Amino acid sequence: MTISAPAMLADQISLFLDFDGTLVELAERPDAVVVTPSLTALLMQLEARLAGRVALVSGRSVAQLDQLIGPYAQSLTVVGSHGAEIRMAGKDISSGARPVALDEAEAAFREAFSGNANVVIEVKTLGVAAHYRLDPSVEPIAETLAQQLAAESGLYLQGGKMMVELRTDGHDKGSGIAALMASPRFADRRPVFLGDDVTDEPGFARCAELGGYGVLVGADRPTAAAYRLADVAAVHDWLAAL
Ligand SMILES: O=P(O)(O)OC[C@H]1O[C@H](O[C@H]2O[C@H](CO)[C@@H](O)[C@H](O)[C@H]2O)[C@H](O)[C@@H](O)[C@@H]1O
Repeated sequence: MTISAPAMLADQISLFLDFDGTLVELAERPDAVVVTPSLTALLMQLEARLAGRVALVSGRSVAQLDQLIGPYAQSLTVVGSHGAEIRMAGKDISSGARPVALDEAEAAFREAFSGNANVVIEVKTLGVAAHYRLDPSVEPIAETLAQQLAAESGLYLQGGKMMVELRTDGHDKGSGIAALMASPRFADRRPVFLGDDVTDEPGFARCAELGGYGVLVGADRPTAAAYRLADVAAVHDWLAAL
C-alpha cells in the first residue's frame, strides 16, 4: 500500500470523512474529544471547495456529532450510527426505531461493570458501547459479554478501538456511503473515504466498488483501503491541500 494519498482534483471526488481517529485525535473517553475552530474552518472550506460533496461518516449518532461539533454541524451532511442515520440538507433519514434489546444490553453492561469507574458505558441512538480504554484488562470480559448479548438479542456486535458495541443490524458505513452516492449531490464523482477503524472497512470496500478508494489513517494493517495517511495531522494537511 502506498503511504500517502494521491493529490486529487477536488472537482473529481465526493469526500467521506470518518470522525474519531481521523478528523479528531482519540481521547481517553468518548466525550473528551475536541473539535477545534481550525477543524471547523477546514470543513467549511472543503464544503465550499467541493460544492457540498463532503460528508461525515461515523459510528457516533448524528445527535452526538451535533453536540461535539456545535451549530455548524446542522449544515453538514452526516452519516451516523454506522450507516443507520443520514442527514442531508437538514433532512433526517433513520433506519428504524431503537430496539428494546439495546436497553437490556445497556443494563447488562452496567451490571457487569458497576464496580469499575474506568469502564465507560456510552448510550447511542441505535447502539450501546462499553469502552475500556481506561482499563484494558476488562477486554476479555467485555468481549465475552458482548458476544453473549449479541447471540441472545440478534443485535450486531460491532468491534472498535478499546470498545465493544451492540447496535442495530442491516447497515454499515458502506451502505451509508452508497446511499449518498445515489443522491444527485454526491453522484458522478469518485468516492474517497478516509478512516482509521475496522468500522471503516465496509466504507473503503464500497468506495472501491464505486470507482473510488479508501485511505487508511494510522498504522498499516490488512485493509480494503488503497492508500494510507499516518495520523490525524496528516489528514488535516491532505484535506487542506485539496
Ligand atoms: O466512526 P467513528 O467516527 O470513528 O467513531 C468510532 C467510535 O468512536 C468513539 O470511540 C472511539 O473514540 C473515543 C474518543 O476518542 C475513544 O475513547 C474510544 O476508545 C474509541 O473507540 C465513539 O465513542 C464511538 O461511539 C464510535 O463508534
